[in-house]
Amino acid sequence: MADVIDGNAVAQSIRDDLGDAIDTLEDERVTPTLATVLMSDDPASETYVSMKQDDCAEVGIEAIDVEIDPDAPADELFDEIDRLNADENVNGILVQMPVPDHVDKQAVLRRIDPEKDVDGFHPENVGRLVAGDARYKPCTPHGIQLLLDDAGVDPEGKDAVIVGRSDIVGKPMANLLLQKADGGNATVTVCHSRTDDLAAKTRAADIVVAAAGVPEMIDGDMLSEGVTVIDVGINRVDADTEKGYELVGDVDFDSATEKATAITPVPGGVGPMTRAMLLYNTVKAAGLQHGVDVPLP
Ligand SMILES: Nc1nc2c(c(=O)[nH]1)N[C@@H](CN(C=O)c1ccc(C(=O)N[C@@H](CCC(=O)O)C(=O)O)cc1)CN2
Repeated sequence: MADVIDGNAVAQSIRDDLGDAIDTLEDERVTPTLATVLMSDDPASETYVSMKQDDCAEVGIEAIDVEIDPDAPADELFDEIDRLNADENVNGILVQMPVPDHVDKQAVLRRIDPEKDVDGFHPENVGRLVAGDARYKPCTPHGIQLLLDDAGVDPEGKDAVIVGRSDIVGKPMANLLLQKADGGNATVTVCHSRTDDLAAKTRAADIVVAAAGVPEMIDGDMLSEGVTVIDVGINRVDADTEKGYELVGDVDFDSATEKATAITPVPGGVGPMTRAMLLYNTVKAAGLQHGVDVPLP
């Protein structure tokens, strides 16, 4: 039976540990400030943004909540980004993804000042990550590195298989696990919808990161004994509950726990870490922009 990695607990310890860094900034009269921009009426996106706002309040980060009608012209979003870029009080800007289809996502990412891009999605920050000189590690993969560390799993020399090649998770995760640095040095395979015989790849893995967005697509038959399973999927499936749905991951938890040594649950695994690392990047951004050497956890 697998150990269940408690993402809520690790995320809480990161929020607690950010206190010293935030105090150091406050001593210099800097209140770290994050602007979240939501251009969507997707209920999941609304939930994530509201949780991010609550997290900011908990640790003492000022949160600015910008909402744009999803039917508004793209220029409304670009104008808002320009305004936030120019606002010296704003240290971090996060545009919640996905944006509506009529908005060019790449243009949005390029528009954000790379020094305020606390998602780490601007091409300049992606380039720095690939070069091994990350300014802001993207939140989900960074959080996964810390979960692996907390579980005592060192990727060095291990075979890591990532299922999903998204810009938010799959691609940056592959880079971080590959890098010649702590939390890296793995041999990495990135699988996707065109991969032949996915099960053969996942069975050969010591670490599986499931980030395909397909409910319970990876089950115990696709895993080897002793594997570490990181489930990034957060899928709302219809269920007879108060909310009318339940959250399930990309991994079939019950059968996977029979094989894994350690596994993240959904909810309460990777999701809280995504939010915690956003706070981390915002505090880091405030320090960099004000020349304050902050003691990051
Ligand atoms: N600009 C960005 N957009 C998106 C990102 C991102 O990193 N930056 N990632 C994903 C989703 N995401 C962040 O916004 C996210 C997903 C899940 C959670 C979370 O805390 N999940 C909870 C359950 C929440 C619930 O009840 O629904 C959990 O897993 O325990 C936070 C953030 C897409 N967009």
